[in-house]
Amino acid sequence: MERIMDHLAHERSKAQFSVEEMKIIWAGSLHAFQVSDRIARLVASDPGFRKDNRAVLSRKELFKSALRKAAYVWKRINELALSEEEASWLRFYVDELAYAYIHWGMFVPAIKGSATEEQQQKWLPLANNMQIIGTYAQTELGHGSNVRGLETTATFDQETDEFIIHSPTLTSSKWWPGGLGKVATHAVVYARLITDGQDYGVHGFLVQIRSLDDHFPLPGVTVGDIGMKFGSGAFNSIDNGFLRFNHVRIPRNQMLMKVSRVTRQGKYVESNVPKQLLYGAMVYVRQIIVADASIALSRAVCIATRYSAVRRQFGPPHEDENGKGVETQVIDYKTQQSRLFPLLASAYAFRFVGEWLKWLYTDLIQKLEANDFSTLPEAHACTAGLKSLTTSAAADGIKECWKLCGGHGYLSSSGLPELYAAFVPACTYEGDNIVLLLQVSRFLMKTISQLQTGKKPIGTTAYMAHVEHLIQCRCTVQKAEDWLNPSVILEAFEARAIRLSVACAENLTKFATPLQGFSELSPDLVEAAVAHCQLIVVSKFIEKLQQNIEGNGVKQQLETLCNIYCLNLIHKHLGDFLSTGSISPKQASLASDQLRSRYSKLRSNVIALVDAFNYTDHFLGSVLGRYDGNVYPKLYEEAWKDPLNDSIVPDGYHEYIQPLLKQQLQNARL
Ligand SMILES: CC/C=C\C/C=C\C/C=C\C/C=C\C/C=C\C/C=C\CCC(=O)SCCNC(=O)CCNC(=O)[C@H](O)C(C)(C)COP(=O)(O)OP(=O)(O)OC[C@H]1O[C@@H](n2cnc3c(N)ncnc32)[C@H](O)[C@@H]1OP(=O)(O)O
Ligand SMILES: Cc1cc2nc3c(=O)[nH]c(=O)nc-3n(C[C@H](O)[C@H](O)[C@H](O)COP(=O)(O)OP(=O)(O)OC[C@H]3O[C@@H](n4cnc5c(N)ncnc54)[C@H](O)[C@@H]3O)c2cc1C
Repeated sequence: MERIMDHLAHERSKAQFSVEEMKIIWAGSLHAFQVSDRIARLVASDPGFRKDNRAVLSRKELFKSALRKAAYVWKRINELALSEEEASWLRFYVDELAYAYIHWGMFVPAIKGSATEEQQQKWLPLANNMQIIGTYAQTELGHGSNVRGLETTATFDQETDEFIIHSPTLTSSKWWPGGLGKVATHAVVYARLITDGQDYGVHGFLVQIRSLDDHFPLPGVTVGDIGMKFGSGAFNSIDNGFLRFNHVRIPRNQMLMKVSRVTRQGKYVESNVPKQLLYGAMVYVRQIIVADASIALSRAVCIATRYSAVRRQFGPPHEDENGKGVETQVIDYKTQQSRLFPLLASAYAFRFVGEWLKWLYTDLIQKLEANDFSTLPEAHACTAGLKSLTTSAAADGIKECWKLCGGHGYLSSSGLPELYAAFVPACTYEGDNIVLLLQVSRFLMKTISQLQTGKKPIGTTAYMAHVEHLIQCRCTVQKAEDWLNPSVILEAFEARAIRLSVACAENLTKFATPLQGFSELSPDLVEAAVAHCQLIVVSKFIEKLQQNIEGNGVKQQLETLCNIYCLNLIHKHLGDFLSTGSISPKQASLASDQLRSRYSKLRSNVIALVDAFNYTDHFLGSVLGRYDGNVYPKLYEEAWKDPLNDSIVPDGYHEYIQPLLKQQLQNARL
């Protein structure tokens, strides 16, 4: 036991940089680090937030436990008079999916984004004080991605000055909204607005669905839970629900009227605000999900890295620091490094691109407030594309981390199966990842077509202004070290991205209609969108390194991580880089050489690099990822805690095992 604990201490002593300074870089600022650290410890030390029994709870127990925690969170927020920032950290570290995620994450933002000032003054205080609990009811049984295809209707009745909300078909039943099944009292419902016999398309409406007195559904409302979801624990603590309306009436002023409104006379009036602002809550949540992807991936990487340093398999026997013969740490296998270190680099890359995206979103909101809508298309493309890229990579990465831990990774107590089950739906919710990439490609094709009109591309598409150069430039790498030059890397990624996009744009012209072209070429368009989004991540990582980064050795580690992130992408997408002529086969081989050498450079720092995430053992929820590395005794201890080990002879023995054994024995004797 002693020796295992020593392993991680020895690993930590090898670090070539200041972990404390890296913690601040990871958190984003000294202030963010201090607040999150304080709240993480507060949660970890409070038995009310225990979560180590989730895997063995039944659905009903799990759901009730999530309700209890959500109520306790609210109590602690008020008792401690936490600020909004502290309260968010508290919800985050409690790490239990419940209705509060949708209430704070979607219901409140939808009201802020789509309601008029007057409507906000009425509804926000109620929501902020939890006098009402809200959900975001957009998706239906028949349509999720195709929002324009939603079927729920909101028909204006001029006589009573009300909207009649109705579910005309089974497929129009709302399906999936979190917190809807058993908890929410109110919902922002997306429905087709019909007035004067005309259908004006999908709009948002604030609808009360349950009584605030006895919690029963209001007349005309049918509501329930949609059933168990993938994995034990994970999303089963939350009541994703269904909802049907039978001519439910709401006052006219409960239509969210920032984008457009209906007058007392039933006239539909558009404002000067673009209709896409109706989708504003989705843009908001997509940028949060990018930050969430870096957190989910970094959790998995932290577990897999620490365990890989503890775990030993095969020889040649090495001598440990006490001169004893020991097997090889699995982290020293090059195959383990080539699977794990790019994931560590990706966690950092996603962290920084998430930070930038938050800035982009804040900037968008400031502009929108000043009636400047010019950056909305880019913000939509960036949030959609980066949400897609980072969640797909993080979900795959978590699964890889589980395999990197061998058999023990499959144990619930490793924390990895539940982390995977809880994160993988991020590839679907808030927009299916492929559908979102197609939105990015649409934006890219539009940008390319506008180049011919002389319109200057801005922001993340600014590189397209250099299309002539990027289409014909040749990569200058001659030796492996040349791949450490950020401008060489950047140009290779820009060349690959623009060449894929331009090829799509050219091929699109060969079809009878753009619609036909988009449909036939959609796999190529998705690849072009991925290349563009990877370029954004690469360029934001490089930009981060150009900032003033303090702390002993911190910048050097980040440079190595950045190199690994970029070179591994080249390695994985070699087909793209070679087929577009962005690099040559010889340069690809030099990139692989350089990548291998970066792994060796990073090796002694990896434990410290995952320590810099500053995750408590409570938050990690993993025996394999424990800070002290004391894995085996704790695994043994956890095994004993399983309910099956409550009795020596299992339930069912007398009914099913004993008679069987007896019968077989008798048969044998006959
Ligand atoms: C402490 C806790 C607090 C908070 C936590 C908050 C959140 C959770 C964060 C982390 C996760 C942790 C736990 C998760 C828990 C729960 C899950 C959370 C949320 C899930 C909720 C949902 O899933 S809600 C439902 C989401 N649904 C979708 O995303 C549907 C996807 N489909 C669409 O978006 C659209 O239909 C479409 C874009 C695919 C197509 O739309 P449409 O046909 O109308 O459009 P067009 O293609 O014709 O485009 C018209 C033009 O509009 C542009 N456009 C489209 N969308 C937008 C937009 N959003 N913004 C701006 N512009 C947009 C489009 O590009 C077109 O432009 P053109 O110039 O080309 O004409
Ligand atoms: C855990 C979870 C929580 C959720 N929470 C909420 C919530 O709170 N509120 C809410 O309103 N919704 C919620 N949703 C619903 C979610 O937003 C939708 O599931 C999501 O938008 C995808 O839509 P869909 O299910 O209709 O998939 P579909 O669109 O049916 O996708 C099925 C397949 O078709 C493909 N496809 C679809 N359209 C195209 C296209 N145009 N081109 C190419 N391929 C296409 C997709 O790539 C996918 O492979 C939640 C979903 C989950 C899983």
